[in-house]
Amino acid sequence: STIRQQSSIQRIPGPPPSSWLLGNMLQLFLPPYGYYDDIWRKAYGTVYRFQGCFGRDRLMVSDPLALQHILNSGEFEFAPIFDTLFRWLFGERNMAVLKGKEHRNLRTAWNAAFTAGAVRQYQPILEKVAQGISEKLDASDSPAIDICPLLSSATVSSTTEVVFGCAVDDLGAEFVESNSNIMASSATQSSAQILVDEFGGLLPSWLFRRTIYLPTKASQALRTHVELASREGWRLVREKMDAVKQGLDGGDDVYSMLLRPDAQTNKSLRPEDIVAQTSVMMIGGSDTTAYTLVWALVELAKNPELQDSLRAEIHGRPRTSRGDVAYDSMPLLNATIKESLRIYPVRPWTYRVATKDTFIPLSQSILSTTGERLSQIQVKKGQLVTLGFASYQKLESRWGEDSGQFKPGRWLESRVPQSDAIGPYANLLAFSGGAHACVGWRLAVLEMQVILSELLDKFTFSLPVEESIEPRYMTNLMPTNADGQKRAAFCVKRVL
Ligand code: HEM
Repeated sequence: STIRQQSSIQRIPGPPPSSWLLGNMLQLFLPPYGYYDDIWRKAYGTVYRFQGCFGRDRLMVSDPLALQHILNSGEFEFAPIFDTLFRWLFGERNMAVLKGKEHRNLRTAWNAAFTAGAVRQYQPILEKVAQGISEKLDASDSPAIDICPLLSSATVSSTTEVVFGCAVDDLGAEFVESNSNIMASSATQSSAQILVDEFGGLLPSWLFRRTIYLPTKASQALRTHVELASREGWRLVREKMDAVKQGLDGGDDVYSMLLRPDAQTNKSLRPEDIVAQTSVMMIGGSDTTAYTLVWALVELAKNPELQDSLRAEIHGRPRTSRGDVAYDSMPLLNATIKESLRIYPVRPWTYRVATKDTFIPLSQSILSTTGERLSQIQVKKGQLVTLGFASYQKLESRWGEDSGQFKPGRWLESRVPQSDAIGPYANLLAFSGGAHACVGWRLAVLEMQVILSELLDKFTFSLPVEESIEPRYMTNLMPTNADGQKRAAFCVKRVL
């Protein structure tokens, strides 16, 4: 009975820790990206135990049923590390940290602004932003162009135009600069930071959150950023509320739609609830979308035949009855985007914590270290669980023996899971799943469709011989050069 009372975590096989202080954390999270996660998944299966700092047991989960349960059952919430980081980056009342009814109300309103129909209206705006990237590429005569800054500024523009209804230049320069500084400084990963995160997670959450008031430069920058986001957010919202009062047409952007007096969904939504999303909107959708695009371009540059086939599909330009480009009717384009999200999920891992003693069901039973078959895992309240989105997206049992390779063809040949709906898009978990799944996924997909079509229509992409582009886990999956610096250099030529 002692054994039964024990959490079954201790009896789950996994790698030995490399040190007491840091457990397996450095192996998992420092370069090369995904190396140990792949090895351990193959050795120990879709659930394995590994050690966090200070000898704390953690679970890595890539079993589809287990992931579905953790994301949807309501028995798990964001682990303190991310909960606190998100409060610092985006403010106390952003949707990623709200819970229960408050979160549901906000998401209902927001989801209504991101339906397939609503997002389709933004196509012309996004096409204009995409043409801006081409103009910059045309203006450059460098033999190797770093595409990262061009894509990041395009995705920031897309967000401000679509969500706030204004150009980036219409936002306060201070806020825009603070935004890019914050994005750069939150994208790190080092042994010191892993220790600080873990140590913070051991503090009571109210105390951990208050460490932002420590007199360090970094916490000062975060506090200023949240203040600037609130100031800009209020300015935008007030302008739109004034327009409504004067009977003017407020515009089609997300904020205007949410503030429209006849909006079906905004009954319980207050202006301050909208303002509080300004930082998460700016940051949530920019590097994520930009990096996924970089990875698609990297793979297309490595495979010129694939690039040519996709270009031919793009030059065929299917149109809707209204004359718009019908991106959803371009099979290879969509397969390429899905494959990029599958192999390079910008958020390869996320963390949850059990809010009560419970069980996690498994789609395939595992053998415990004491020789029992486990079809579910008993966890105690407070157990930290790492959701291995990257690992799930590489499961041989789901995606085939060649699951580690970038092959868009698998989507066209229907060699992918068809039925069970895990995650909002294509049974992938790159956008997470459940109540806190990415609110902007449809916008992200359209942005990627539009930008890839624009760029491949006009340019060919190849990799310079003297440079490489490697994925590096920096909280996001960042493209880096051999020195570990953010950079994705391509030789770009006009299509003749
Ligand atoms: C390829 C692009 C994108 C990827 C891969 C991505 C990925 C994700 C993931 C994995 C989460 C869940 C976070 C977690 O569980 O740790 C998330 C949440 C979120 N994303 Fe995205 N995202 C993308 C684009 C966007 C865009 C374009 C927007 C905004 C317009 C956006 C806004 C958000 C917001 C606000 C949340 C929090 C939702 C909530 O907690 O209710 N994302 N995203």
